Amino acid sequence: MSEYPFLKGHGTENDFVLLPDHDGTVHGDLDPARVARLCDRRAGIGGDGVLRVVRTEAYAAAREHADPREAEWFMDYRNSDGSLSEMCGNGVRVFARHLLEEGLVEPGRPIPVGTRAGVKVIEVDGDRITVDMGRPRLLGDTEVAVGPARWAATHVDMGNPHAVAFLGDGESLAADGPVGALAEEPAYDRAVYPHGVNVEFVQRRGAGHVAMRVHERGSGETRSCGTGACAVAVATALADGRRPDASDTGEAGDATYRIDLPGGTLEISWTADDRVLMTGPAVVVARGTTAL
Ligand SMILES: N[C@@H](CCC[C@H](N)C(=O)O)C(=O)O
Repeated sequence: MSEYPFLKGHGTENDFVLLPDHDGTVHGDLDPARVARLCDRRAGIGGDGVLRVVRTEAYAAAREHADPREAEWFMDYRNSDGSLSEMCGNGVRVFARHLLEEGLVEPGRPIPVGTRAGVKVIEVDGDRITVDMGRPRLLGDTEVAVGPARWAATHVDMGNPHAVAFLGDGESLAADGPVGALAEEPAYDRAVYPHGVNVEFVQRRGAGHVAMRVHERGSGETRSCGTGACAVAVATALADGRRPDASDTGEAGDATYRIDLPGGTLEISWTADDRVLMTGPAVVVARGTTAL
């Protein structure tokens, strides 16, 4: 293949290669091996995933998930191993930042973006970008393990699957604790997660404040995961008995958490009307061309 344009961006250091392909004529159905080459941190550009920027109208697979009249743009997301995921919370903020910087959407207006988990609406306020991630699905209890260490976990679906495990008192989140270096995928129940799972390890920091590390399906340990942070906020609210009450309206009924990740901080609110709002930064840091 000849040279084609790319950009590089990140949201709380969850980093992505963006591939503009507005009319779907450059990349077609992205080859998983090419995604892996682009994401390779030594021989490629490097990234936790790829965001292909394509018009919803121009991509048949996009039209299965989003109506082109509702969302002009579709985020065609791939993990760094080339696998597909339904949704990427940090990615969709980077995607919106790119659309805005390129003049592909109108400044000051909400930005609807099609994803395999439906249309997400994004609002940009300077450095802070808020995404309405929609309703979480609470799917019960499960278990995860790293070597001999096992934890109960909460199954939360944010469009993509998550298992949220709370560390016990005195258990450290650091690499020298029971979670370890996360160089390998944690063990999980394959009957519960037949398509794999993103696993979050959580430590309490104070009221409304937790820290987490994540092992992402298809990408390994990353420095941040937006959908993971949303799943963590929901699981923490449930554990705290703070499930938002639909009879409350407005912010008073919301459960809001500060989530610290290795790559930065996200603010997550589970609202009284059962939506999850994620707020955090997103930047585009480089652009170029590649023949990879
Ligand atoms: N980093 C992302 C999640 C990317 C997809 C995930 N690895 C999966 O396979 O579901 C985020 O910010 O949400």
